[in-house]
Formats: sequence, structure tokens, C-alpha cells
Amino acid sequence: MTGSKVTIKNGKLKVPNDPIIPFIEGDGTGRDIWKASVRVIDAAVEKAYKGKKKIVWQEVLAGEKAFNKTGNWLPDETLDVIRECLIAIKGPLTTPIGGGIRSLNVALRQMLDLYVCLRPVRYFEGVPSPVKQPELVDMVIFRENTEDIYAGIEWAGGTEDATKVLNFLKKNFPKAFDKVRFGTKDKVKAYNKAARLKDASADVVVGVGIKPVSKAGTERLVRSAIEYAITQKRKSVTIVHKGNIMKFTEGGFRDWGYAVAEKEFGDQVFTWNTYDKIKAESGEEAANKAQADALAAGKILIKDAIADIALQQVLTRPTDFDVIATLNLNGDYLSDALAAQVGGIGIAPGANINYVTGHAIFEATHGTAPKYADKDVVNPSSVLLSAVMMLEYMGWDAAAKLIVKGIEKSIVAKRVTYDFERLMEGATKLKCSEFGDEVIKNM
Ligand SMILES: NC(=O)C1=CN([C@@H]2O[C@H](COP(=O)(O)OP(=O)(O)OC[C@H]3O[C@@H](n4cnc5c(N)ncnc54)[C@H](OP(=O)(O)O)[C@@H]3O)[C@@H](O)[C@H]2O)C=CC1
Ligand SMILES: O=C(O)CCC(=O)C(=O)O
Ligand SMILES: [Mg+2]
Repeated sequence: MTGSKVTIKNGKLKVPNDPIIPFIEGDGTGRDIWKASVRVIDAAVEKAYKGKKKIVWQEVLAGEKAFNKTGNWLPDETLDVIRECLIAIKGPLTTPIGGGIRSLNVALRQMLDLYVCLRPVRYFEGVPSPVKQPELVDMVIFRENTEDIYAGIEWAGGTEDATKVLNFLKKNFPKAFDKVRFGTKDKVKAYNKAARLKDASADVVVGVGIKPVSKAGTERLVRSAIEYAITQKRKSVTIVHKGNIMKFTEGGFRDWGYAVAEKEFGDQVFTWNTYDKIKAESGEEAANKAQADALAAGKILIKDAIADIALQQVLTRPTDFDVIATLNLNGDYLSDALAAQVGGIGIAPGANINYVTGHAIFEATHGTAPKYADKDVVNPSSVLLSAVMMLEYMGWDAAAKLIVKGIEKSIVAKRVTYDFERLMEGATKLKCSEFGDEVIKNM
């Protein structure tokens, strides 16, 4: 195989003119999207650099294609190649619900310790939206990508392991165990009797999960979000959490987040913690003035919001949100919900990054959309914009800009895939591959 590897030295990426970039095609619609996208990426690089730069694609297997060819859902070789080459791009991979294999997407993020799931959400002119002013939406989600529910510590209800965990709780943390509503036969029986249920089974079947959230894991995520806000000249970082209910995981995330902001970024930021302190000591007016002065001086505002109200306010007051730092599950919900405001999941890109090792896998926010698989109809823009993020990460901004230009012009001309066409008046419906052609034409 020709091509050279991307390397990293002293935290700086070195990208050759012929970088080997591993790609995973993906399951379901991943197949359609990849075919359309790779042509667009190659065309943009060719147009921007006239043959001086060229990506050398190397297919690596994961998901159904890997299983069918090798009997392994995620072959070691795939990990080895991505580890070596640093930067990769992937399509979505199917995860069964309830049982079966655990998520391969999550496995890749875990194994390469890609702790930031970066999902920018911005409006493109002409995109159909259910909100009145979608152009006000410009947010960047930093979603923690290795802890919380992604740690995957769960035991299936009714198994020996779940019983062991429940017995451990019963013995060591009796008060906590008491809160497990149907954790004993007596509780199940008493309820069934009171409810006069015919099936008076007293089986104890409780699925148990543990959600770890660490100080170190929180700090590296929030640090990355603040560094991004500073370098990209953003106005605020909002820590989104559910710390009122889960005090030591989500609440810990909030507190450690504020602490790392104050300790490591000192006079570059102004936090709501500081605001509260000034308010307690000198009153509200003084606190308001301190905050206004700090923002006028270009400091980044570090604030927080509880997750449920945050989901409402990103919709009703989008300008209050800029960079968002949040835990895994909140970030998962937020990224799909926010995508809806700016045209939907068909135009929602993302990246999974470890800023220390330089490893990064770029991928759309959406999944495999199985009902559309192999029909050549879905919108490839999420993967195309993920490729834009990848090219920017590589420092190939000129090629990135061409893809954005191509997408923008295609949307303004109302030549779009089904997801946009069904919401736009007078639009022409294009297939996934035809939209790819249109973007190339418009670059
Ligand atoms: N990173 C990854 O690899 C991810 C994988 N998944 C996996 O994908 C599978 C399917 O998940 P599901 O919950 O159905 O979510 P999906 O994101 O796959 O699809 C949900 C809906 O979103 C719309 N959609 C998705 N992709 C596109 C696109 N490219 N263009 C236009 N519209 C699109 C379609 O809406 P409509 O019906 O309105 O046309 C589709 O029915 C599951 O196995 C899940 O685990 C899920 C998320 C991420
Ligand atoms: O891995 C999966 O199947 C789902 C992942 C997901 O929803 C996401 O990354 O947003
Ligand atoms: Mg998701």
C-alpha cells in the first residue's frame, strides 16, 4: 500500500501529503453514504490541491461486513490500523437492542480512549427547520465519551450476576438496597397481592447498572471544551448535568467542571461560582457588574444548566448556548434534539477525539437507518460534514471549505435528498449519490 502515516510529535499532528486514512463503510445506509461521500472528499482534495495532496484510503472492517468476512464483529486488525494511522472515518454500525453484542461504536471509542465526542450544530442557509429562527443555533457539544452509561457496567435482571450485585448491596449498603423497589420477594409479593394481580409470581428480576463519573474524566472533557472556546473565540461554556438528582455523578461533573475552569484557566474565564461568591459577599449588583466587566474583557463565561431545562432552553433561547460540556447520556439526547433544529440528523456531523494521543474517528451523529439501507436515498451530509471536520483536523482547510460550499449551494438551489425535500417547497428530490454529484458540481 502506498501512502504515509499521520504522526504526532509534542502534541502536534504531522500530516503528509499522502496520508493513509482508514475508513469503515458502516452498516445499513452507511454503504450508500460512503459510496457518495468518498467521491466528494476526493474531488474536494483534488480541486483544492491539484494533485499535490491525496488521501490514500484503507478499508478496515467492523460490523456486519466484518462478521460476514471474518466471523468477528470488530477484528483486532481494525483497531491496530486505526491506532497506527491516528485518524479514521466511519459510517454507522448497528447495535442490537436489549441483548446481543455491545455497541461497536462505543467499543471503538473506549478502546482508543476517544474521550471527546465533538458535535457542532449550526444552521445552513435554506435548510428546512421546525423552529422560527434556526439561524440563531450555533452550538458545539463536547460530550464525554468513555464514562457514564458508556462504561457499560450492567447486569441483566434475573441472572446470577445481578443477584450477586443485589446481595452485595443488601449486605454492605442496606439503606441503598432498601431503595431497590422490587429487590426482594416480599416486596414483589406484597405489591402483586395489593394490586390483585392474577400472576402472583414473586420473582426478583432487577436489571442493575452502575454509572461511573470520575474527576479525571470530567476534567479532561471540560478542559477540552474550554480550550476550544478560547481558541475559537466562543462566548460561553455551559456545563449540562442532572446534579440535582444524581448528586455524586452528574453533580460531581458540575463541581469538578467549575473547579478545573477556575484552577486551570484563571483569568481567561468567569464562572457562575465566582458570580455566586461575589453576590454573597457584595450583593447582586456587584456580581452583575463583575460578570458584565469580565465578558466585556473577552473572558469566557462558564455556567451550568440542569439537563431537562437545558433541553427546553436550547430550543427557546438558543443564543444563551454556545459550547456545551456534558456527560455521555445527556450529550446523546442533546445532539439528536439539537440536530432537529437545523435540518435533522441527516446533517449532523461529529468526531470522537483524544486530544493527547491525537487519535480521532470522524462519524455522523445518526445511525444505520435500516429501512433505507441500499436504497440510495438518505442524506450524506452528516458524513460529508464529518469529513469536513476531519480535513480541518488535518489542516486541509481549503478542501474542507470546498465541501461546505458545495453543500450550501446545493441546498440553496433546493436540490436535496428526501429528508429536506419533504419539508421544502419546490425542491427537487435527489438520490444520495446524485446529491454527492451535486455537491461536487457546486464546489
Ligand atoms: N454512531 C453510530 O454508529 C450510531 C449507530 N446507531 C445505531 O443505528 C441503528 C438504527 O438506529 P435508529 O435509532 O433507527 O436511528 P437512525 O439515526 O439510524 O435513524 C433514525 C431516523 O433518522 C433519520 N435518518 C438517519 N440517518 C439519516 C440520513 N443519513 N439522512 C436522512 N435521514 C436520516 C431517518 O428518519 P425518517 O424515518 O424520518 O426519514 C431515520 O429513520 C441502531 O442499531 C443504533 O444502535 C445509532 C446512532 C449512532
Ligand atoms: O452505538 C450505538 O449504537 C449508538 C451510538 C449513539 O447513539 C451515538 O453515538 O450518538
Ligand atoms: Mg446517539
